[in-house]
Amino acid sequence: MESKSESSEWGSGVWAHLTTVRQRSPLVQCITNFVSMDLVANTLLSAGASPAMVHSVVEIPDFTPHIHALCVNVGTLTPDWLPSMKSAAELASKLGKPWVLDPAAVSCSGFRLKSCLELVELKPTVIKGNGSEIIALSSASPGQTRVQYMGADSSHESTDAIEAAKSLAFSSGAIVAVSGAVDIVTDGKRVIGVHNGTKMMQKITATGCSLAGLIAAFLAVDQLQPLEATVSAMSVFGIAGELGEAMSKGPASLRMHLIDSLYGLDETMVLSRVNITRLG
Ligand SMILES: Nc1ncnc2c1ncn2[C@@H]1O[C@H](COP(=O)(O)OP(=O)(O)OP(=O)(O)O)[C@@H](O)[C@H]1O
Ligand SMILES: Cc1ncsc1CCO
Ligand SMILES: [Mg+2]
Repeated sequence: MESKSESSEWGSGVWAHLTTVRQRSPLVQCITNFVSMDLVANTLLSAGASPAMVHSVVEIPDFTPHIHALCVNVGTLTPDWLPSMKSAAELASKLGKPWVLDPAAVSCSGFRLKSCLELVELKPTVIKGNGSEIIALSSASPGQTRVQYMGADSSHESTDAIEAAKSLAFSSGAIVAVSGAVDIVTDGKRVIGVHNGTKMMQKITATGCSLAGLIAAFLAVDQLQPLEATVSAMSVFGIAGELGEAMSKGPASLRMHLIDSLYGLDETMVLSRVNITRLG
């Protein structure tokens, strides 16, 4: 259950992160899937960040040194795209810029799983997946029992992925974020639950991808506290979904109202709705 004092302790940090994103408008490079490009870019814009969908391998040496954060999402991966992702991730890590890996539909092929494991080697700041993605990626490490599932939607509850998330955080050094009914964030030791969001958000494709982009923007403004920045991004996105749903007739209008709500969030809305607890 939510503890009011716990949530109010987090609330001011969540609001401070959003305010800083709006003030600094971090430049976020997104190498994301074809399905999600529009929603990721619009989510970042309505949060106050500046998205750039720059994915050609020839542009990365010129462009990536200027970004504030990177988001890599393998949702429509092909062999042509992998070198761009690796090159941008490698450069971001080398230059100390935060980056997020979204292992979308990671276990739909051996190629995708191997690619994600190679990307994890390039030291993402945050790995954000749904429950099934985190369980599959975590279980692919040597010595573990491989768990497979098909498709981009989760067949697991996010809370079923807590141990997998902790283990992946421990082995990779990344913060691991699991989206779902309760968003989970862990550094391998602490486990935080973000209880914002609505079920209908699952019925809009690429909400998880957009969340990964938003996490990158929040990391850009608080590099020293990646766990806290990730928790804040997840709470803000969930609150925008809650406010959006109240004005919606279904998923299509929720998509529109979610973006409007994110754009219009004020301090009172954030502080009254933040619902964050420590789970472990
Ligand atoms: N059952 C639920 N109850 C409340 N909020 C939810 C629920 N499911 C999803 N959400 C919200 O939607 C956000 C996106 O989560 P989801 O797990 O659907 O992403 P995803 O599977 O990666 O999506 P996609 O692959 O389509 O981008 C979560 O962070 C949360 O705010
Ligand atoms: C539907 C879909 N297929 C590959 S990526 C994607 C977007 C949600 O992950
Ligand atoms: Mg996803």
